[in-house]
Amino acid sequence: MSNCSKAVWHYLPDLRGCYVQYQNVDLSALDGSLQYCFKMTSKFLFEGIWLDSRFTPLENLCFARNEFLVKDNDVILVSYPRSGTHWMIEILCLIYYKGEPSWVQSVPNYIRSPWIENNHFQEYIKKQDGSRLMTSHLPVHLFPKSYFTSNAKIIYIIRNPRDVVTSWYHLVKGELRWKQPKRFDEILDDFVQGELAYGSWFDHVLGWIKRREMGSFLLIFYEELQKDVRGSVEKICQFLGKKLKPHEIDSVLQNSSFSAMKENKMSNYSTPDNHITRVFTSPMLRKGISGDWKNHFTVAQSEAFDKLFQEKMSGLDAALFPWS
Ligand SMILES: Nc1ncnc2c1ncn2[C@@H]1O[C@H](COP(=O)(O)OS(=O)(=O)O)[C@@H](OP(=O)(O)O)[C@H]1O
Repeated sequence: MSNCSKAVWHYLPDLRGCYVQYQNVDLSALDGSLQYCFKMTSKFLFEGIWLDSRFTPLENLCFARNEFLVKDNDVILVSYPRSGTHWMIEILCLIYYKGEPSWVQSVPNYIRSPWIENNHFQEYIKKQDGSRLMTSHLPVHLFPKSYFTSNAKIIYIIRNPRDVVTSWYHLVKGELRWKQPKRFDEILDDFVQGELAYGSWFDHVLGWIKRREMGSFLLIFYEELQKDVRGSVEKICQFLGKKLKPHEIDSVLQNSSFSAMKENKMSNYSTPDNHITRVFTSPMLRKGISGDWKNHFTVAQSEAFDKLFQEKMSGLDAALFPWS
């Protein structure tokens, strides 16, 4: 039985209709204030999507969605979590600096390309001018409304969902607050049910992928980056209208490699004030490979997942996905 068996639900009118699920916490330790519980438990449901208030407080989400003004020359990197977002942030920041590594070596990644829905976004985005760079894990229906009337560019990165859930499992395994971390099968179950933060992978991808017909949208796969990182960087440069010389591209590749990022304090969340290591002990950069899911899925899980994938993604050409 899951160690998250104790679940209580509350309707919070003062928090604009959110539900809180008390999960895996000692309820007797709470003072009874719903607001306090909300902060402690962190998981909340907003328009059908589970979010984590430690990273995405409701006020920030509401600001991002209703008030933040996306500009025509903004570049927004969007992904479902654990899909290679930080790798792409590094590549984009290096492209902006023509391969010169001073920015990626002096400013933390979450400030270089701040998360739209997260804490401190308003503070961090003020530091940028010109073609602003920002990141988001939001599904399309929760995205800033102003984006839909802008010409901002979106780069949407997709990774094999089997590797996404594997990566997620390893991340939450090191979550500090759990007395006992969830097993892989429990995380896989949450993933399939769309109960991890940012909701269902399938809905996220299906929602965003439709926008590739609208222009100003680049779809890129983690597996494509793995297979041909130079070709991918050239494609991104073309999309952004940036012209880099071959040696500048060499430097982009060198400074965004897994080993370079793992050693860079500004990219591996080892700066003292970062919000991640207060929550997780697991490394943000773990293995950086494709196919590690094969070491985690049982044959039965793999077959069930294949079936689910085919059902959910039946409207899309299977050849679109580089792992199929
Ligand atoms: N440079 C580079 N090369 C290859 N792979 C890389 C790189 N940087 C990050 N990663 C891997 O990306 C995974 C984390 O994905 P995200 O950055 O999207 O995670 S997050 O949800 O935004 O925290 C996570 O995958 P796993 O290693 O499979 O866990 C990271 O290791």
